[in-house]
Amino acid sequence: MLQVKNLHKSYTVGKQHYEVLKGVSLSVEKGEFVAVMGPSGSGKTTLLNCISCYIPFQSGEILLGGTALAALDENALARVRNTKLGFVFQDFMLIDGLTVRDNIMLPRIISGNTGGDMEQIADRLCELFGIDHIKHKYPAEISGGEKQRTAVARALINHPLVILADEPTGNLDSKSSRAVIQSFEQARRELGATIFMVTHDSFSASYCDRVILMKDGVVYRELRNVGDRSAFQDHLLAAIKEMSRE
Ligand SMILES: Nc1ncnc2c1ncn2[C@@H]1O[C@H](COP(=O)(O)OP(=O)(O)OP(=O)(O)O)[C@@H](O)[C@H]1O
Repeated sequence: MLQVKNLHKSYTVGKQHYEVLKGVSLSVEKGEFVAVMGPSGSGKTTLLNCISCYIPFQSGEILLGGTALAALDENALARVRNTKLGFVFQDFMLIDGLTVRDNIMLPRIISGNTGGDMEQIADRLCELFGIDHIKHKYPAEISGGEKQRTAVARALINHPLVILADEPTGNLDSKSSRAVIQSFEQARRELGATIFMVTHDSFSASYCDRVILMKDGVVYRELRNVGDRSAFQDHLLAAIKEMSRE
């Protein structure tokens, strides 16, 4: 569903070039829930921004559902962003003046796809994520966990190929974090969603099928979850500790 091949990205500040991604290769299968972890500055957000079509990259390839992003012009990239990707951000990014239900429908409205089933799908997502009772409220009237579950529903309304989540539990307490991660699990299980998440939180990452560890702009190691969440979290913490010693 998502393939990144030998991706290089550098930033230019004044006359200096800083190489941030130094040949990143990874792939995410349909229906997989994958996390990226790594120290601050290792290039996680830069990688996510390249996949999100927000920033250009120098070389390498990103294939989304078989389409090479580098070959697309600005208009085509904007279409990919609106129709093929779903986004969940650390600070929710909900529109204050819209209700929960209207926030969820917004990507459909933006992409001009306001066909007959839009409202039913929004209502179904509200039920699925336990936010049906607050769907007529405004963001200021709901909790952080409810805001993020609204954002997960919004990310799914267009049936995206991949949901990209940047620190989705970064502003939440552990109970709300758990509810949000369970929303992702549910989206994967019941809707076949594919999720690619950047996180610093080993608890959230321990719910994933696979965790990719990044260090200094390259993939350092990948770890696969074989079933026991708590054992996987311990395994992750040990691998992160080992990575920081090297
Ligand atoms: N627009 C930019 N211009 C110049 N340098 C940048 C820019 N954005 C990021 N960087 C640099 O690129 C490096 C990687 O940044 P990035 O945000 O991708 O790391 P990260 O792994 O997501 O870090 P964190 O965990 O702290 O969010 C950092 O050294 C950062 O200072």
